[in-house]
Amino acid sequence: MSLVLLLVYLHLLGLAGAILALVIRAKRKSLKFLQGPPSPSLLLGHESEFNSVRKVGSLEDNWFNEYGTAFRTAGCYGEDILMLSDPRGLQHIFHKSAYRYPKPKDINNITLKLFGPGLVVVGGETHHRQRKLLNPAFSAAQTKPFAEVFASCATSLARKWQDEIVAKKAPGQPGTIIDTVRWLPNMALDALGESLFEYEFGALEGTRISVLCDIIRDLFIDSRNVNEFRLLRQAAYRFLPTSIARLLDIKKTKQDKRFAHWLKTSRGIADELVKSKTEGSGTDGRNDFMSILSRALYVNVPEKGMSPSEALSQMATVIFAGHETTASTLSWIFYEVAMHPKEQEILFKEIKSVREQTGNANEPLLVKDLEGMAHLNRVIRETLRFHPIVPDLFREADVDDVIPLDNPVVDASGSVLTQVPVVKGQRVHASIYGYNRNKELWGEDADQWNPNRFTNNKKPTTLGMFGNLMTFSGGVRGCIGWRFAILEMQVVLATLIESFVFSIPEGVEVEQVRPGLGSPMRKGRWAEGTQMPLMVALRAGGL
Ligand code: HEM
Repeated sequence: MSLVLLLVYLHLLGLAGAILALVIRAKRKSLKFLQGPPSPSLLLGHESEFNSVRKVGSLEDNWFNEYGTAFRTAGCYGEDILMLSDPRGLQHIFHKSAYRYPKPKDINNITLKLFGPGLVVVGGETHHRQRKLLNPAFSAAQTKPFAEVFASCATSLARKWQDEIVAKKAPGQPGTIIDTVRWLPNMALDALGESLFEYEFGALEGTRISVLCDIIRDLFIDSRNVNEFRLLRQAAYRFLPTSIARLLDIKKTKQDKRFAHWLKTSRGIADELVKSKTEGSGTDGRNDFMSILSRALYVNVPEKGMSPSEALSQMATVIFAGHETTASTLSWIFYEVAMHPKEQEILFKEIKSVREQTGNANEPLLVKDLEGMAHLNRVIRETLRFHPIVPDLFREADVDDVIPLDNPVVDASGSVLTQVPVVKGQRVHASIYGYNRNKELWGEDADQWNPNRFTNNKKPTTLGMFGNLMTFSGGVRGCIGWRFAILEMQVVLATLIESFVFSIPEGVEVEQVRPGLGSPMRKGRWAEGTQMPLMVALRAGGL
C-alpha cells in the first residue's frame, strides 16, 4: 500500500472512529435541560462560527441577552458545551476547584505544539511543581525594580516615533499615522528580555531577534477560518485516547508548521540564553527568572527541579505570553484614549500634576507615583475589561460536579436553576468577554468604554488575578505575569502620553477579532490582517 493510501486510510479510520465515539459520548454528557441557541450544524455545532474571523461578541452578545450567564451551545459531533459567564460559576471552576477542571486535551495538543511542556500546557502535580518554582520570579518585590527597564524601552520607542513624525508628517496633519501593532510588540520584547533575561533582544532596533516578532505577528493566520475537516480532526482529540488521536495528526497542517517554526526559533534563542546565563550560577538564592531556572536545572532531586525540555519551554512560553499580550492590550489602550480625547487630557493632566507635586520633572516616574495615579489605573483596568485579549477559556470537569450560579437561569422546561449539574468530561466554555461585559456587574453601559465606572471603587465581585476581572484568568492557573504586565502598561502609558497626542485617523474603525490574541483589524478590511493605525502627534513640551 502506498504511503498516500495509508494516510488516507488512517484518516478515514480515525474519522469513523471519532464519529462513533463522539456520538456515544456526546449523548452521555447531555445538557439538554439547559436553554441555548439552536445548533447550525449537526457535525460542527457552533465551532465553525467561532473559528471564522469574527468580531468578538458578534456571535454571543445576543445569546447572553436571551439565555443569561449559563447556557448550552453546540460543539462538534453534537457535543453539548456549557457556556458560562456567571461570577460564582467562574469562581467555582477557576478558584475553588483548583485542578479539578483541567484544560481539555484538544487545546493542550495545540498549546504543546506552541510551547512544549511548560506552564501553560502541563497540569496537576507537574503544573504545581513548575508554578511553585517560578512564582517567586513574578512576585511584587521582584517585579517593581523592572520599572526602570520599562521606562528606558518606552523612551526608546518614543524617540523612534518622534523620528517617524518629523520625517513623515504631511502638511495640514497633526502628526503621522503609526501602526502601533508594528511597534509595541518589539518594545515589549525588549522590555521582557532586559528585565527577565538580562538580555538585549534589540527588537526595536530591528536586529535579528525581530524575526520573533515577525513570526508571532503571523502565527495565527492559519488558525482562522479553519476548514471543517480540520475542526473535526481537532475535536476528535477530546474523545479518543491520545495514542489513537495522534494518528489523525500525521499530516502536518500549515498551522502545525508555523507553530513548529516558532517553537524551534524561540527555543533556539532560549537555549542560547540558558547556556550564557545559567552555567555555574543560580545557587545563590536569587529569585530572578534565570537564577530560578538555573537552580531548577541543576538540582539533583527531579521532583524539585525541571528537565532541560521543561526549562526551555518555560522560556518559549514567557517570551510569547510575556510580550504579545501586554503589547496587544497597550494597543487597545492607545486606541481607546484616541477615541476619548477628554479622558486622554485628564490622563495627561494627572501625570503633569504628579510631576509638579513630586518635583520630578525628567526622571522616570516612581512605582509608587504610578500606583497612585487613579485615572491612569482606571484607564488600564477599563481597557482590560473591555478588550480581554483572551476572550474565551476552556475547561473540562474531571469529576461529576454541581456548578453554583449567582444569576439563576431558566431551564428548558421553564424552571429556575441556581446551579448546573455536570458529569465528568463536561466541556465548559468560560466566556471572559461575557463576564467582563455583564451589565449586572459593570452597569448598564457595560458595552461602552468608560474608565469612570471605577471611580466609586465598588467591588462587584471577587474574581480573577486583578481588579475583579477575568482578563488574567484566576486561581492556580491564573496569569503568573499580571503584575509585570500592569507595571509595564503603567510605565508605557504614562511615558507615551507625556510625549504624544493620539487620535483616530479619518475613516479608520478598528474591531477586536477572534481568533488571535486581541487581534485588532480594520472594519471591512480584515484581509489586510492585524493593524491599529493611529494618528500620533507630538505633544507640545513633550519628550
Ligand atoms: C495584558 C497582559 C496579559 C494578559 C491579558 C494575560 C492573560 C493571561 C491569561 C488569560 C492566562 C490564562 C491562560 C489559560 O488558562 O489558558 C495567562 C496565563 C499565563 N500568562 Fe499571562 N497575560 C498577560 C501578560 C503576561 C506576562 C507579562 C507574562 C510573563 C512575563 C505572562 C505569562 C503567563 C504564563 C506563564 C501563563 C501560564 C500560567 C499557568 O498556567 O500557570 N502573561 N495569561
